[in-house]
Amino acid sequence: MTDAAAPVLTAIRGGLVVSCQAPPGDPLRDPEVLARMAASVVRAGAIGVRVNGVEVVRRTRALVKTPVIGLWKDGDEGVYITPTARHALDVAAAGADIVAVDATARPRPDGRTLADTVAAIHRQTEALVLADVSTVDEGLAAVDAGADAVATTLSGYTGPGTPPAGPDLELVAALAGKLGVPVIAEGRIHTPEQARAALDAGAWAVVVGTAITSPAWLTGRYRAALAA
Ligand SMILES: CC(=O)N[C@H](C=O)[C@@H](O)[C@H](O)[C@H](O)COP(=O)(O)O
Repeated sequence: MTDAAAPVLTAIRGGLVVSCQAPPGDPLRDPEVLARMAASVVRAGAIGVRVNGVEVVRRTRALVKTPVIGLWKDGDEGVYITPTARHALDVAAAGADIVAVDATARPRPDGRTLADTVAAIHRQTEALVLADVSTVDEGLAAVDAGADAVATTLSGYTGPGTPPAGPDLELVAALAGKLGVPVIAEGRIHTPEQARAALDAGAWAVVVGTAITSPAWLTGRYRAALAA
């Protein structure tokens, strides 16, 4: 990736973006709590944040000046990460600098193409589009469709099986070697060493979620160690 990048992408280059999300049922799933979590990680040096939901984006925008990657998870199977342009427009209107959208090859719920969806976002907002993909081919197609950056977010989540334990750094490296847009490493990065390895594999920036912002996940790890 050598082309001049948009300022918001330049701002996150080489840095840590923290995904501040909580699953349904988690007591932390509250817009103000998640926005404050975002402010906390920014205070600690996160170069950007990734947050889910229009109200969370709005409250996070009010608290942080760093780039906000926004998304809207609607449902929990198939294409659920910002599945349509309508979702994306609301996320952008709430203050996201970058809108993350599912860019897998799976059918979209509104029947529109990814290119159509990206074009609508670009036409109607100033937000950039981050394509969440699971394969190299999807990354290539996302760039063809007009995406401004590509993330490995959905690797391991599109098939029937359980995702592997660690991040897909092979996909990071393969995409970084082929695409002319920034490639963001995201998904199951659980240690600082894995984050470093992702940058070394060619990532433009690294997104870490669960390992930083899920006390439930961390508690489970400690409990498992004590029970062993
Ligand atoms: C697959 C999917 O829906 N990923 C979501 C995307 O926003 C989030 O649930 C993840 O937490 C995020 O990608 C960060 O990844 P990790 O939490 O593994 O560091």
